[in-house]
Amino acid sequence: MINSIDKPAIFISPDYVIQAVNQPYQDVYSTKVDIGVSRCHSVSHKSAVPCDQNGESCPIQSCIQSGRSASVVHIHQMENGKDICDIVMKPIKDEDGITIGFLEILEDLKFASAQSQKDKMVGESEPFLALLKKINRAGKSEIAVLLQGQTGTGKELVAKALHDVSPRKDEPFVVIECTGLTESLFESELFGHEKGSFTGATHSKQGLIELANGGTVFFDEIGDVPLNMQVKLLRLLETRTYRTVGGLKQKTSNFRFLSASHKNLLELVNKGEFRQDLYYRIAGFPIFLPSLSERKGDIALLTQYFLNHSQSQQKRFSLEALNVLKQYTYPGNIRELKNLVEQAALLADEDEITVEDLPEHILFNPLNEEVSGSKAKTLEQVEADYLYKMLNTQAYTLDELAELLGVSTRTLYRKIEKHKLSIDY
Ligand SMILES: Nc1ncnc2c1ncn2[C@@H]1O[C@H](COP(=O)(O)OP(=O)(O)OP(=O)(O)O)[C@@H](O)[C@H]1O
Repeated sequence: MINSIDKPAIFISPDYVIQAVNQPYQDVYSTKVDIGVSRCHSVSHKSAVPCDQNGESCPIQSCIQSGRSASVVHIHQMENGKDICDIVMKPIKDEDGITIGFLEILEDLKFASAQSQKDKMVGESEPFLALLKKINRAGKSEIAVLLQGQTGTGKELVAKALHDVSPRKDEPFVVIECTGLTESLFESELFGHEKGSFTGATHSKQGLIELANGGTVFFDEIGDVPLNMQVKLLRLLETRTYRTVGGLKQKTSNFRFLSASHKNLLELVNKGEFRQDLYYRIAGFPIFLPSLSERKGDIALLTQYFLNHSQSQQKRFSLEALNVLKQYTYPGNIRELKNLVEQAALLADEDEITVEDLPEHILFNPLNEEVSGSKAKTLEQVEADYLYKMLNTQAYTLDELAELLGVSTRTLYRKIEKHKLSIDY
């Protein structure tokens, strides 16, 4: 039976000993499996003890407790190094209903890595692994995924990963940036236009929806689509049909729909700024991306990754400098970390990047002050305090400050307005 499974699979007795293995499993692990002797944890984790004695959750234990299948995303030691696997464990019972063992089926998540591998989503923290499981499960279906998270948390990267794990992976992945689109631009960008349909339309133009036929469309910042255009978007999503601007014929496009917003769309629905029917159409599977502060365990690996793939590959952060990077709270999340790493690497004269090479503003971090103080603040208050201090240094123009924080100048303006801060320059 195990040989009919095309993914790596093993059958394990309750004492963790591998009793059967298929070829795909043997192909991905460097440790040879000795049937009736090797234990699952010694092959996949190179560990002498089961996962739950090593600070990780053990899906066998979850199966025993619930009597049902269990799943987990773990980092495994594969033939090519550390890979991330989505694991499903199924209890196997005899005719009397007694569990005689467990069938473990693995899927290597090729779009992600727990090592500094180019063009992959990297990380190893629990919130990151939980995110990968959602990507892997939702990606394979046709469900409309709504990605929500702060700026720079990797929403676009996740959208691409959702496309890459889907059956549409060899078809186009089309990104539609919704911020700043006027009604006429929205229609002609999305649906295309016929020659002569408006002043300046000297040629007919294919729309993005047509280009995405067979593939995936990703609407970035969907919360910025004005209300009157939301109706048209809803109609498109319900019928998958549209008309080009100035055209008479109805056209059809077969696309998978993904969207993202840094805004809380349900709040916009409650305020009447986003249509409720559209929200439920696009939020078939909502995914909330963790901020970098919620996945501090990934900062060292991400730092390494950004250095390795920069022009300063040979440089390394000193322990002290790395600690400063780990302490800082990142309003611009991963994008801000990437910028900081690249800037510090360029400033460092030696191969070791020290605290002196880091920008001053990250050395004085209001959250650090709060953590050592007695009274905790909300993240909103911390952001407001931090922006206030940064603006008061008057050391940067707004464009420079936005770049340092890893956000757009537009986002910085919005935050300044939100916190009612004044700009004196
Ligand atoms: N897990 C990760 N591993 C490596 N790089 C990452 C990861 N997550 C994000 N990045 C990088 O961080 C940067 C920001 O990511 P991305 O543009 O996807 O964020 P976003 O949430 O879409 O931002 P915004 O809301 O501002 O559009 C990109 O350079 C991206 O490649």
